[in-house]
Amino acid sequence: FPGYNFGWGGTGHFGGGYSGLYPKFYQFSCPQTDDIVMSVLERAIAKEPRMAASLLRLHFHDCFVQGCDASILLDDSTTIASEKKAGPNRNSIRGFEVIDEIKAKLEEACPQTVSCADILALAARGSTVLLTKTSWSGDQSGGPNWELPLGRRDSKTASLNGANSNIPAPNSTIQNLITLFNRQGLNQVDLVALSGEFIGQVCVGGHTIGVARCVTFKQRLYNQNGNNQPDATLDRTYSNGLRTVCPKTGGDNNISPLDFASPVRFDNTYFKLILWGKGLLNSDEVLMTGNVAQTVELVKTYATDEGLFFSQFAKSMVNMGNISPLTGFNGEIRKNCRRNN
Ligand code: HEM
Ligand SMILES: [Ca+2]
Ligand SMILES: [Ca+2]
Repeated sequence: FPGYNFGWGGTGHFGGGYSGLYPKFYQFSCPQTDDIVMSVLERAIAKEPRMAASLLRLHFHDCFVQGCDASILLDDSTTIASEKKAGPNRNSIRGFEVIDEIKAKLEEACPQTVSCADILALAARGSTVLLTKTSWSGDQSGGPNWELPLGRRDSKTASLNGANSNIPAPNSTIQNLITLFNRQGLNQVDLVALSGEFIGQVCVGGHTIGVARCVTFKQRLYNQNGNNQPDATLDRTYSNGLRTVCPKTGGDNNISPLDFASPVRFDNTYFKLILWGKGLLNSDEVLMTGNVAQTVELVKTYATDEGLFFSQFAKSMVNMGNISPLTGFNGEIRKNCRRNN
C-alpha cells in the first residue's frame, strides 16, 4: 500500500494496534535476518557486555525523533545535520560499529532488503535477550523477549532539532517526562495515564543495564535546587560513594552504573534501588518521588514482581518500536546505515 502510513495512531495506545509492521516481514526475502543479527551481537556483547545497553538505548533515541526510521544513524553530510551531535547523543550514544557490522553481513546475504531501522529494533531485542541468559548475567531464564513487528524503512532525513527537543533529559521532572512521552502520541486522550505506565516500564526498565556519565547526575550530588544541597531523596551512603567517582568540578566523563546492583543483568533490581533512594538519575527517582500515584505504584509493583515487569517491558518495547514507521514506498532501504543511497 504505497504511501499508506498508519504511523502509530489509530487504534490501541502508545503505538499499539496497527502499525503496518509484522513479525514475518523478512520470512521470504531474508529468512536468516535474526540469525545474522544475533551472531554479531553475541560476539560484540561477549567482548563488552555494556554494548547491549548501548544498543537498547540507540533504538530508543531513534524512535523518539521522527519515529523508528534509523535517522539517528545518518552521519553529517551536505544535506544531513546528524542527530549524533545533539545534546542527548553527543559523547554518549554508541554502538554504531556493531550496527555497521550487522548491516554489512545482511547486505552480503540479502542485498538492500533489511532496513537499518529494523536492525536497530532487532539489536535492541537481541541485546535484552542476551543479557538475561549469558554466563556473565548468571542463569536467568524467562527474561523478556517479544515478537517483533518488522518492515520499517529508513528515513532520507534526520532531525538535529528533534533530537535536542524530544529526548528526555536526566534532570527531568515527572511533568517533563509525561510531556515528552505524550508528544510521541498526540492523538490519544488517555495518554497521560498510559505514558505514566510507559515511563515506568521502559525508562527505568532500560536502566537496569548500562552506565551514565557523571555530568548526568552531578546536580543531584551537589546542588539539586540551586541551594548547594544534594538531592534530599538520594540515599546518603550511595550519594557519598557517587561523590568519589563524580567530583564537584571535573570528572564529567567518569561513569557509574545505572543499576549498581546488577549492571549487566536484565532484571528488576533497579526498581528496588529506586524504592531505596538509590536510583542514579533524577528522571528515575522522580517516578517514586514525583507525586504521580501511578508511577509510584508501578515502581513498587515491578520491584516485587519481576515477571510482570518483563512482560510489560516487552509490550512497551513493541509499542515504542511502532512509533511512526516508514512503510510502503516511503523512505528507502539504505545500503550503508550512515548515509542515504
Ligand atoms: C525517562 C526517560 C529517560 C531518560 C531521562 C534517560 C536518560 C539517560 C541518561 C542521562 C543516560 C546516561 C547517558 C550518558 O551518561 O552518556 C542513559 C543511559 C541509558 N539509557 Fe536512558 N533515559 C530514558 C529512557 C530510556 C529508555 C526508554 C531506554 C530503553 C528502553 C533507556 C535505556 C538506557 C540505557 C540502556 C542506558 C545505558 C547506555 C550505555 O551504557 O551505553 N533509557 N539514559
Ligand atoms: Ca528516528
Ligand atoms: Ca540490572
